[in-house]
Amino acid sequence: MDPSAKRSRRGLLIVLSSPSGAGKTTISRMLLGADRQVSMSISATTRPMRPGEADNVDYNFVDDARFDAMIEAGEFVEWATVFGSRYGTPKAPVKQALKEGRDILFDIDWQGARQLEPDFGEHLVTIFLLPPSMTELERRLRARGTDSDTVIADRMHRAADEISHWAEYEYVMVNDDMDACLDRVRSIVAAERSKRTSQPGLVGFVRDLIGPQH
Ligand SMILES: Nc1ncnc2c1ncn2[C@@H]1O[C@H](COP(=O)(O)OP(=O)(O)OP(=O)(O)O)[C@@H](O)[C@H]1O
Ligand SMILES: Nc1nc2c(ncn2[C@@H]2O[C@H](COP(=O)(O)O)[C@@H](O)[C@H]2O)c(=O)[nH]1
Repeated sequence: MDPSAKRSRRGLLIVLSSPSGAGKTTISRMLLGADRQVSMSISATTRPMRPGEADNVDYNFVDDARFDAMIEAGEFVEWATVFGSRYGTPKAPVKQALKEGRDILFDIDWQGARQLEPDFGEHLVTIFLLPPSMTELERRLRARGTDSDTVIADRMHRAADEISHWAEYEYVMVNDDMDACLDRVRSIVAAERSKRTSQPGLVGFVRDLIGPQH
């Protein structure tokens, strides 16, 4: 048997959701820095670019006409309207990653997580981050310094509704400490990779190990 075959595995689609400002982007960046096996899904969005963001790095920033065309062409595995703008996950990188047995991280909302379930359920790992308190959530949105008072008020207004979907997720944690939160996310990813169902290559390896008669 090719020794690398035992390492071949099923790629994970790791979904991180939370109310706006609870820390998804922060934890995602930390995970990407710590785990080279994970790459980020870059969504398309019609929302305006924030200061400090870059096109095709944070998002693929598109106008409404282009977003419509992408829907029409079937380019998304899921899309949703969030805070009045549209966001969608491109299909091609997801298909490619799964073909190659690589993991992808998604910073998407509960609507997106729901849409991925029917087609990709066996690959999905869903994680919801809760803020320590609503006061702290608002403090983080303000401290980020990227959104106007109106945008922050709108996001706070919708936070309770976002949080109400927490029980649709497999894993839930309070992001009160970034490092502790990252550790927990990494533990989840490690455990998911160790699942027998995530390692189809082990079937042949074990057959070689103990013989086909067992
Ligand atoms: N555990 C934490 N303790 C203190 N501050 C935090 C923590 N996690 C994240 N932050 C800070 O909170 C702010 C919001 O975090 P971040 O942008 O990651 O949130 P988000 O969930 O991705 O929001 P959005 O959905 O709007 O993109 C940032 O300034 C970040 O540095
Ligand atoms: N269903 C999807 N939700 C997405 C996607 N990309 C981002 N998001 C979610 O939108 C809000 C707002 O994000 P922000 O960057 O404007 O603060 C947040 O909850 C993201 O998780 C997507 O492709 N699909």
